[in-house]
Amino acid sequence: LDGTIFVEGNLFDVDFSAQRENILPNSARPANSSRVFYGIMMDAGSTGTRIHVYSFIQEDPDGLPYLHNETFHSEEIGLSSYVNTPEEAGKLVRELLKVATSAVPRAMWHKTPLVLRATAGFRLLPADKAHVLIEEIKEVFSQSPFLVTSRSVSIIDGTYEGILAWVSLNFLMGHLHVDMKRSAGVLDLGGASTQISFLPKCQKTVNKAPTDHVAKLEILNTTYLLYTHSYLKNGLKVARLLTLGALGDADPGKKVFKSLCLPKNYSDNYTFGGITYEVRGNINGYNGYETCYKEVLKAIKGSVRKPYNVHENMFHAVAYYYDMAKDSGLIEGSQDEHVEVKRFKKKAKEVCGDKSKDHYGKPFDCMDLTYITALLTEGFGFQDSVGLQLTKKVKGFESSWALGAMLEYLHKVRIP
Ligand SMILES: Nc1ncnc2c1ncn2[C@@H]1O[C@H](COP(=O)(O)OP(=O)(O)O)[C@@H](O)[C@H]1O
Ligand SMILES: [Ca+2]
Repeated sequence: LDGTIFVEGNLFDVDFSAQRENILPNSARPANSSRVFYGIMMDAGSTGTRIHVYSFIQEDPDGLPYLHNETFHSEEIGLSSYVNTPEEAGKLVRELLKVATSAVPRAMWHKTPLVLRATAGFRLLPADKAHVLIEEIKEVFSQSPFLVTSRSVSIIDGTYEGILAWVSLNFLMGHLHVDMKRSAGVLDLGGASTQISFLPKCQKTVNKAPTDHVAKLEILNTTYLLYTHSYLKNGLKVARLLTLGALGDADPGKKVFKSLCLPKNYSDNYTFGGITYEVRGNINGYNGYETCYKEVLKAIKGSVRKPYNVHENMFHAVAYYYDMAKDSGLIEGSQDEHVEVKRFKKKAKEVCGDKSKDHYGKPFDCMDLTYITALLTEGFGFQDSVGLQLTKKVKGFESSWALGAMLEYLHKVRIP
């Protein structure tokens, strides 16, 4: 048991050959390995940048470690919005690293891996601009006192992100340690992309899925086939642009984009990914749920696929599913509230039909709630009566792909 946290290989093995690389030379291995170790994962999301500092305990050298503690901090700006000012991105990363230097004991700094994974905000950037930002982050990382390798900073693909979210949730619920049959699926709605991941109850769900919607995952020497897919541009904030017909416009600065999902007299600028769009309500149209629903379908029809028999599986809905449900009063925000799909629809109808909402400073609520309703029903094929668990934290820990990403990274690191 030479200091690896996952002994005998393949205890936790995500089958993505592109991500494989041995990162640490054997010389970095410790003389005696400690049972408590730390890991730092930064989540460069499209609308926010977050740092998770984890401490794990390895009780059973043949099993998965236990998550002992998490220090979490979040800033509400995506690094990808610094597309034209990379030094600002560097500054934010440096700032967030202070959270890690105070959360990890100094003596452990040099053996604590520091990792950043970027998601859909970066995937949507032109490759050369994304590269400049990544290089800037690598530079800041190299000046930190933590353990940095050639694999420390990267953009992850959506499939990977979906699998890792599934791993995180089920790790936290204890299903990976014990009983995979009780595993839960994950619906993650980000700003720029959305993921669906679950271990299908029904073999036909796998058989009928396109091959790129099925991924192999090996945990404790058993291989599982996960149904997983990420839809780039179907995150809540980019779906707004699709609904407005604004995404990819060659000259967005010269146009006004209108929607029936917005209050009639609404007029403002909307900024996403470093681009500003002029956006208005449609003064001449009927704005209400039905017309809005037709508009949001532009973002869904022909792009989102219905898994076969999706309703047989239990799902936790995280990120914007949770935030929107909470902000609109659909849930109170206590843990693990069960909400039927039809309640999203009811809330969308209520908000879209409430003309006084024009003045409440949440002009996108009608569009967002209608989009979520359409994504769940028309997109993924959930029936109105299906219940989803709206989840932010599990046992006090953030339910984010970041934890799964840390576990996956640690698999290849020999813990000093
Ligand atoms: N640690 C976290 N735990 C739970 N939800 C999170 C966490 N970090 C971000 N979110 C949620 O993710 C959504 C934003 O998605 P974001 O990550 O910025 O975009 P994308 O995933 O498309 O890159 C918001 O609803 C935000 O509250
Ligand atoms: Ca995210």
